Amino acid sequence: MTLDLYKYVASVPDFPEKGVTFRDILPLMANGAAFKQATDELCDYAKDKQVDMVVGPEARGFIVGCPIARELQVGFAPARKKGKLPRKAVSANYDLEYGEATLQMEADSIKPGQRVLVVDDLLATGGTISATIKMVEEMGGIVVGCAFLIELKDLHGREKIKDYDMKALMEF
Ligand SMILES: O=P(O)(O)OC[C@H]1O[C@H](OP(=O)(O)OP(=O)(O)O)[C@H](O)[C@@H]1O
Ligand SMILES: Nc1ncnc2[nH]cnc12
Repeated sequence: MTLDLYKYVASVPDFPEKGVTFRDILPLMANGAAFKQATDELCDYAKDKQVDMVVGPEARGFIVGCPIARELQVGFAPARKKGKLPRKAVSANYDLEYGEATLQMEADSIKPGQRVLVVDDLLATGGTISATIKMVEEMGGIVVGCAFLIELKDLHGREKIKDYDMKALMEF
């Protein structure tokens, strides 16, 4: 049976003072069948891309990226919020829908020439995914696709990654 994934994504107007509608994957993750279906659908998208590594940004990108890496039987490299990685790291600054931040990856977490699938729960302004892509490419990785559960169309994040193949399961 195919589930309607939209019905699991609650719309909570969490930051009305900033005009932001918060789209949360928690209700989807809380349902085992829906979470499996969502990650399976993103694996289907990736399965012919000869992916070597999955990369996801902290924190919700870990939740979505790890089951995909496991299913594809490849490794997962995290893009962490600044200050968490003791070893040599690459960094990228970015603007968020509500703030700014820095992401870091271990400098040898992607090997030159590796084919990388970048995964996150949600594409909003595209700042997070662009910063993640920048680090992957700095290490010599080849971004073969970007996979999301949710795309917030009004924020035009897609334009920031127009040079890359992408898939979002749900649009709002
Ligand atoms: O396209 P953007 O405008 O960059 O926004 C999307 C990002 O924002 C959220 O993460 P957040 O920074 O809130 O961190 P979290 O995953 O730790 O909650 C979300 O999980 C995406 O990573
Ligand atoms: N509108 C939004 N809802 C959920 N997560 C987000 N991250 C950035 N913008 C967001």
